[in-house]
Amino acid sequence: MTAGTAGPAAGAVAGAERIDELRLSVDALDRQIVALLAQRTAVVRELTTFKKDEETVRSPGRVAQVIEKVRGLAVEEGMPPGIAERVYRTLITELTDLQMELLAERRAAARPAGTAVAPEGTA
Ligand SMILES: O=C(O)C(=O)C[C@]1(C(=O)O)C=C[C@H](O)C=C1
Repeated sequence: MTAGTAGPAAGAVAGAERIDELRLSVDALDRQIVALLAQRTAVVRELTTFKKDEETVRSPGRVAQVIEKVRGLAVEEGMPPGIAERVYRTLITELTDLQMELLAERRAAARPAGTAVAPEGTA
């Protein structure tokens, strides 16, 4: 085959080029997604400053609402809703852990000096 003639090898090159192009699109989208996740995390951090107990941090009713909402949005946007649900469940679990840490830090800072809480099982 003469150089430049389209054949199976040319198809493989075109395929590899397209993969590179599409990976650039994925990279650009990841930049936007992480920027949005950082914004969302900042909002949740602020929200946490108004929470006073573990029950409000966990808010199972709100979690159910968010999951239903993102499943619906996924369907509207043409992606499998189960993927959106699992991504959000992971995100919310991580943000709940973060909120529990922030709550514990705030409580520790509010306690008078020398009144540290005894570790579980030692009281
Ligand atoms: O809505 C809240 O209260 C949040 O803390 C935000 C958020 C979420 O990431 O959507 C996180 C943890 C749960 O408490 C519920 C929802």
